[in-house]
Amino acid sequence: MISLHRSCFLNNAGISGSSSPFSYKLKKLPPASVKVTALAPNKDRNSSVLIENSHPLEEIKDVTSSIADVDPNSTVSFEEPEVSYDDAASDDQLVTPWSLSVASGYALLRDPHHNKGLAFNEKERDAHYLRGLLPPTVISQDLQVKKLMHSIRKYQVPLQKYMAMMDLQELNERLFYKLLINNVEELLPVVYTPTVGEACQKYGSIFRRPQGLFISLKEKGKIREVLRNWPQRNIQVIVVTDGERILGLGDLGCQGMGIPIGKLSLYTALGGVCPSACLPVTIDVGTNNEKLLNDEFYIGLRQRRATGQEYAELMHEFMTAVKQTYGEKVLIQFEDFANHNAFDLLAKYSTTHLVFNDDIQGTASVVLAGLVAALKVVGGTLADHRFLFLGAGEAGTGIAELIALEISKQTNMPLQEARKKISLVDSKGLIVKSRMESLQHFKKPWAHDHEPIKNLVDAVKEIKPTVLIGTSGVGRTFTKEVVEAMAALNEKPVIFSLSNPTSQSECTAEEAYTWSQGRAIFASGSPFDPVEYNGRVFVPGQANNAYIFPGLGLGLIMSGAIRVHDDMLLAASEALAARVTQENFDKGLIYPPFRNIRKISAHIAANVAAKAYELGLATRQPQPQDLVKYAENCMYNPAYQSYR
Ligand SMILES: O=C([O-])CC(=O)C(=O)O
Ligand SMILES: [Mg+2]
Repeated sequence: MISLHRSCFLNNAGISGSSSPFSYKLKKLPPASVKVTALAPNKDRNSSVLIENSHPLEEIKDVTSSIADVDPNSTVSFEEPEVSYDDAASDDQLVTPWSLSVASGYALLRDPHHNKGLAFNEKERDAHYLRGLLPPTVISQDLQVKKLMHSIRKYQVPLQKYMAMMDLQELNERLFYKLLINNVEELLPVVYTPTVGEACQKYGSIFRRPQGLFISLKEKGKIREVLRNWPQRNIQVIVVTDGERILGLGDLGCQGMGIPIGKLSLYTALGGVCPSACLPVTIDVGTNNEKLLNDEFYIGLRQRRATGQEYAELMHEFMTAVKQTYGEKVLIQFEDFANHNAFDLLAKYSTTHLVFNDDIQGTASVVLAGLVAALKVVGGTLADHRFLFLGAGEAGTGIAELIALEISKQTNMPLQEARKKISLVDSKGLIVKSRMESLQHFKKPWAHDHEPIKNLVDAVKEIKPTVLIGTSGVGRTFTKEVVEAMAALNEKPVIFSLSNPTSQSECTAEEAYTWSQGRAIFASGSPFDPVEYNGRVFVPGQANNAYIFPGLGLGLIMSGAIRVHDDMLLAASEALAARVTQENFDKGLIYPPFRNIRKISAHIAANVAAKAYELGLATRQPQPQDLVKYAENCMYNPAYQSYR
């Protein structure tokens, strides 16, 4: 028996006389009809009289879709009978008949989607069998937030804060999001970089309850069934990793799961995508991390990574199953794949699926926004600047390409010419024509005519960049000498140190400001505290893709987009740069503060959706008139719902 639990509230779904939560059962009748039984626990727990009827399958589908329409935040559960997947001819047979059930009483307090803890009011406690299961006091959600922030702040160790947040997510989802949204600047570093990096490294030892969907080589040939095991069916966004390049920390195998979970919690908190529509996935094809392979607490497959055809087949089965199960409008965000797979997967699936690689495209979009904003401080147009990168992987080449694209659009310069304004240094030195033969394909466009240069300092001195960007994944590579060379060349050197987490940052904020005598325009991937230098306080920007992907995703979802186009990344970038106010500039900021992120995301979503309509890639018709307002209205609100 496969049982998928999706709880829901049917009170607005056209079924009269009931109050929610209650349980709702559909039993199979021969042939194409089902028996519906509804239990109303607020009357008599054992009665099953509200609805008892035979419905054609079609009608049942209507009932369930109207539930989803009425309450997109609802979680509805289906229970399938013993249907063999092989026997089933069509998808319809696979998903029907269902049983929908909602927890009440003790189980309600343990259902994270509906639990409110002490915030259940007197009437709800009566109606839902909660009397005696809670202490007498009733408190507001705001007071719960206050109390939890108080206790989270007491933890000295960031990982303890992370674990407290994960426990809360599992206990009371709405409270988790309320906490995160109301305290975004304080809690972002807890649920996201840098702490999520440490959490992934120690995932096996801190593992308590599984979150997300694990798809390993053991599930080959059964991925559609695995997707069916997930309790939600109305999935709009999937973040998937294979754990091979988690942040700048390398191969963490199955323990990379912390990343899709973290990213998706930002989809909800920052971009307002409904949590029940988000699915975190880790594809486990093994790991080449010896330490993990020998770690008795490791949670993944204990084998070295599958590659080549075996890898490609598993990924293809996954991509196909996702489209078959959730349709073509589900957004699949690739996250933290190694370079050798990331580019290929994006190229392979971008013409058939709605896919987006956050490390290549999201990072590019956020950095371009920061550069456009920085130009207001340093002057000139993008085409007037020279860019040097340390690191020529996903982020480096992704950012470089988007900058070149924007320069080419702004000046009508051919893309090839625009690329010449950008140079990249990798672990072997400057990328130049004479290295062409041995270069990976994604580096080839950046092989310019130039003498080889072995190290970064010499490259800075020779190329004389105005902008230096670190995407190397290697910490402390912007040495004093490098920063001083940038400061000697430029009145206001732009220095972005993007590798994550903090330990991998190419330099710290303090180093950038100190070594440039306070002249650097600095941003980093992971957050740094403000720095005081010569009596002035400098607030570093956080050039993290978290500014972009939640809003971009919302824009794609709300327009019903079927493909991601580079122009949407430019549109997202433009919207973000436009949210930097004069007041922000006056404080030296080139990114707006994260505390305004939901507003920012709404503007990004609107710009992206507008572009989707313009390009004919949007399927939601008609186009809403005011896209910003529409985006705001679409956003998930974590305030508790009344159950009466
Ligand atoms: O997760 C982050 O903070 C940014 C990112 O995508 C990465 O570093 O891979
Ligand atoms: Mg990433």
